[in-house]
Amino acid sequence: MIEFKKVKKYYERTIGLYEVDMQIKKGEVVGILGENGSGKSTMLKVMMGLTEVTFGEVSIEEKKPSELYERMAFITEEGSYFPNMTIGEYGEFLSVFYPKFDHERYRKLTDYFALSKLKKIKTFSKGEKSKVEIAAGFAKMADYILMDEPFLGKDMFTRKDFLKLMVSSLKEEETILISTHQLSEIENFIDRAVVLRDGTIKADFYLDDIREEGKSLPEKMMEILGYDENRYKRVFENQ
Ligand SMILES: Nc1ncnc2c1ncn2[C@@H]1O[C@H](COP(=O)(O)OP(=O)(O)OP(=O)(O)O)[C@@H](O)[C@H]1O
Repeated sequence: MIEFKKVKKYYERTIGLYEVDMQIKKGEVVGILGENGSGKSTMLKVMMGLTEVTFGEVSIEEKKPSELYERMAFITEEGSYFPNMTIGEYGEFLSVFYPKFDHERYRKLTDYFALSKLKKIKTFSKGEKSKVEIAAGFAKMADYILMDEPFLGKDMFTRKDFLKLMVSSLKEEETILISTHQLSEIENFIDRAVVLRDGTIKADFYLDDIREEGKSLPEKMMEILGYDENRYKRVFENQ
């Protein structure tokens, strides 16, 4: 289980997270949703132990996130690959740090994404680099897979392929957290949605429950967050 207890994260005077209490059970697939700047990336980074919390506590299986790093994978646009390596060299490198690293799976995934074996990662396009991250993330055979905007900058076919890949290659034991703005795309993939606003949890619900209410995820998000149609007018037309 992942547990947040009264977590606050400040970046100097900016609030990243504020009083977050949350529990995520093993095997859950959770969408971390919310507008720009609402705290989604901060939540994932804190969970990975990549940044310290200011107050409160984050634990995974009652341990500090940093103690479980080899059982966790973080797939992010920022990338953690080494630019001067080829994908083969990167796979070798990762297998030293991740004991369960599955070379066969990595090869299949990089083939699936048609990534060059010869080129250095630094020469790949943005989308290709992010495919390297996905292949590496899924080959780590991690129990906790955290993805920060995995659809960003990907073409329509890649987004479809990526979803298929997630659905088909996961064992259902993994706990998955995925931050995204692509609501329709993940609607049928996630079990639960945690919606952030200004660093706090504004809503936390199961998708089965909203289906029972006859609502789609975008509709539910609109209801939770609202959309101020007059904001544009207020800012630009009343000057
Ligand atoms: N390194 C940092 N230094 C200062 N402020 C930061 C830093 N990282 C994030 N913040 C601030 O913390 C708040 C939450 O940012 P975060 O990146 O977690 O949001 P997000 O929900 O992932 O946004 P987006 O959808 O735009 O990616 C924002 O106000 C942001 O400006």
